[in-house]
Amino acid sequence: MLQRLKQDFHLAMLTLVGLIVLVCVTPFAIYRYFDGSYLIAIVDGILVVSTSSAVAYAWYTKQTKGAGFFVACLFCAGFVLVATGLGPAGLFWIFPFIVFIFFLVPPLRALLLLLLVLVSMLTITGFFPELIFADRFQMISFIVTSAVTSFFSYVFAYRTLLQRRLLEQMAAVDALTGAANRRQLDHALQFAARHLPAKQPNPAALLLLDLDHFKLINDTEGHQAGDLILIELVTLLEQHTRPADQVFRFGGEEFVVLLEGVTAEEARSVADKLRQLIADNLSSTERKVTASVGVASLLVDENWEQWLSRADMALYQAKSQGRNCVVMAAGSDTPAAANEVEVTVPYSS
Ligand SMILES: Nc1nc2c(ncn2[C@@H]2O[C@H](COP(=O)(O)OP(=O)(O)OP(=O)(O)O)[C@@H](O)[C@H]2O)c(=O)[nH]1
Repeated sequence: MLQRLKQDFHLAMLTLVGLIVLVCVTPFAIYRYFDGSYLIAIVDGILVVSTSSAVAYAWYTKQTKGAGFFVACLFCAGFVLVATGLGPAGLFWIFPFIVFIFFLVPPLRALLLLLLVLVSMLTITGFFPELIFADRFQMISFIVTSAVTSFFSYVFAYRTLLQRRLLEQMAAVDALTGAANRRQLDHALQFAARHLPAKQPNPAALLLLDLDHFKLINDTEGHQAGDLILIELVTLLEQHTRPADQVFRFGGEEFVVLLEGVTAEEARSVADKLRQLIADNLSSTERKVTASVGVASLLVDENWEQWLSRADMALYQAKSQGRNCVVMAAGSDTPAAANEVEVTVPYSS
């Protein structure tokens, strides 16, 4: 549970707002009921029950955005009703309400909802001049203070959104090559191993690709030359795979290409196409660059670590067999039967 709250910002915010509403609004609902303000008590009660239901819905379905928007709209309607029922005494609720809204929906949407609230209140005031505001001065003070609070909340929420997006990108992408990073790879392999076998007979294959004698380029031509090769390699891999295929930097000069819905034979053919493309197109100023590839199709009942480890063993064999070749991991030809026959397909350089 804590793990989900840590990973899902929207769910954490929605839960927080739900808890605050439960703890802060419930006593008011009870007080209003005994005070005889039945309309306000009902509005408060609806707010508590609906917010709690929306939080439960978000936990159950993982649809946090829809639930957040629902709660935000509910708050808007609730606030207008509270202000109408309580008059000037209810106006102070606008300030926590403004902050809540920015926690629940994206900044621009929150600003538009707040504008809608303000327009609704002014329209009601047009018809019933003393229902919400005591006098014109109070109305102007309310408009100015709530507009200033909304504006600064918007700026803060927008800045936070940009920073969160940047952090998410930094946590997911390799800074040098722009490929998805090791963290993303672990998630993608876990997901594939857990969910794809139930969906299709040939769930997925991974190609573990390692540049040959890469250290030589670094040592003789410098680290920058090596960096350029890595960047070009990722471009090449991304250009020559399907949009649905994913390219990850595993670490150093090792990369993974994850192919969904392919047979072992198709995976082997993609691996050899990529190996050939690298040999034909990638070079530093002094030497041609080649790569060795280990290929493993996901087997039934195999976890992602075992899958990756088979690809790693196949890559190790490709290196031992002279490099610039593709080796199929044990069992990869029979993903449904998990048979342990090893098939190796070396290519000469
Ligand atoms: N330029 C550059 N080099 C890197 C980066 N990450 C790892 N390396 C280098 O990659 C090299 C890997 O060397 P080795 O593990 O010996 O592998 P290799 O020379 O490719 O030899 P084989 O894999 O056995 O063919 C090391 O020199 C690392 O410094 C990087 O981001 N940029």
